[in-house]
Amino acid sequence: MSSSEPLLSVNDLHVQFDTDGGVVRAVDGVSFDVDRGETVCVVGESGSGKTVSCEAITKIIDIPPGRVSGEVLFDGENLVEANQKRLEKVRGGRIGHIFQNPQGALNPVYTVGTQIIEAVQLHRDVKKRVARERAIELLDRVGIPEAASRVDDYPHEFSGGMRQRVVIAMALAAEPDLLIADEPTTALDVTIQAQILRLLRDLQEEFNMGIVFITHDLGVVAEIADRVVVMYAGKVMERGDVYELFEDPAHPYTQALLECLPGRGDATEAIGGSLPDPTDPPDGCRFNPRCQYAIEECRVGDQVPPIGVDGPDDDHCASCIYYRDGFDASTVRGQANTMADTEEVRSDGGRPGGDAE
Ligand SMILES: Nc1ncnc2c1ncn2[C@@H]1O[C@H](COP(=O)(O)OP(=O)(O)OP(=O)(O)O)[C@@H](O)[C@H]1O
Ligand code: NI
Repeated sequence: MSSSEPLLSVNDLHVQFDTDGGVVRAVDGVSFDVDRGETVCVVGESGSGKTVSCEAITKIIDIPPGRVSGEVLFDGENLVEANQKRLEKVRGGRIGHIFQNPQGALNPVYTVGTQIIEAVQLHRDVKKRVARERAIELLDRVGIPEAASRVDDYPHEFSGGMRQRVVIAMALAAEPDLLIADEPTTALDVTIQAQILRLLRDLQEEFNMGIVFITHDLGVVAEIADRVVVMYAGKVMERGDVYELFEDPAHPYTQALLECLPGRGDATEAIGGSLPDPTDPPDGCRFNPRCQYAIEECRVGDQVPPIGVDGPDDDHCASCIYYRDGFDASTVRGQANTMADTEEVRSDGGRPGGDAE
């Protein structure tokens, strides 16, 4: 594999669930890449398909009722086609996962040491004594004080923040090339959250890991992302470098999301309306019923595929018809300036994300 290939390349990924209420199209043609040493943040409102997209990478999805199609190239191997045995080897091996709730990741009846040792031995043929040394090293590395004695403690003997560090140590036990972190700091208080983010960044540098980081906190995105994928109703609305995306959000949905930034308000409230029914999404752009710029062309056919914002070769892409030839992108792009003005007003005491009537 040439090193210029991305570490992970997700192409036209689909995940559907057969339910009594119909077919839920949780992930509906999602594409994005992750390079080594890079952090890609996946953002979007609750229910937009962030978790399912990332679970589909190593297929930790119940099949049935789920169905996965498309392509997930990990170091050149299509994991969508991989068998169960192969996937089990990849999970917790070259691809580590950290979930929102650290409780679920740790077994309460075993010491954290036992669990990390097991994770180490699963992927490395080493004696228990060596694996135990490695477990202590890892606990120390993630910032657990007195790791040599804490290794024999049970999960409940750790605070929430310390437990999440243990989970990170476990995810790192096999020195993964890719770490998938699904809202790993949401349950933690702000100070601990900042420490964990710093820790992940340090570890990333040390191991040259690619990280997929799911969050709906744009403050976190600004802090850790190199690139951002904005999801809405199972589709990618916008993708790009974090700086460009914050400075010059191209899709009206991203613009609306960013308007919630200063107060970190609930996007669903601030934007008005709600996510479409996942069993019966609207035609055209999934966001059109809530979009102030929506025209007739936005309400028909399928979501337009990502279009380079500043020309066909631009990595900054938006799935918005206004970026098509023959449409006037300035109609939607003017919004960025208006937003800067709004934010100035807000910092003078306005109510960010307040109820719009
Ligand atoms: N096992 C399942 N069966 C049916 N529908 C499911 C299943 N798992 C997820 N879904 C649906 O898929 C859609 C996407 O869910 P997902 O958990 O990926 O959203 P999310 O963006 O991660 O949201 P949150 O921010 O709340 O974590 C939702 O409509 C959800 O109800
Ligand atoms: Ni989620």
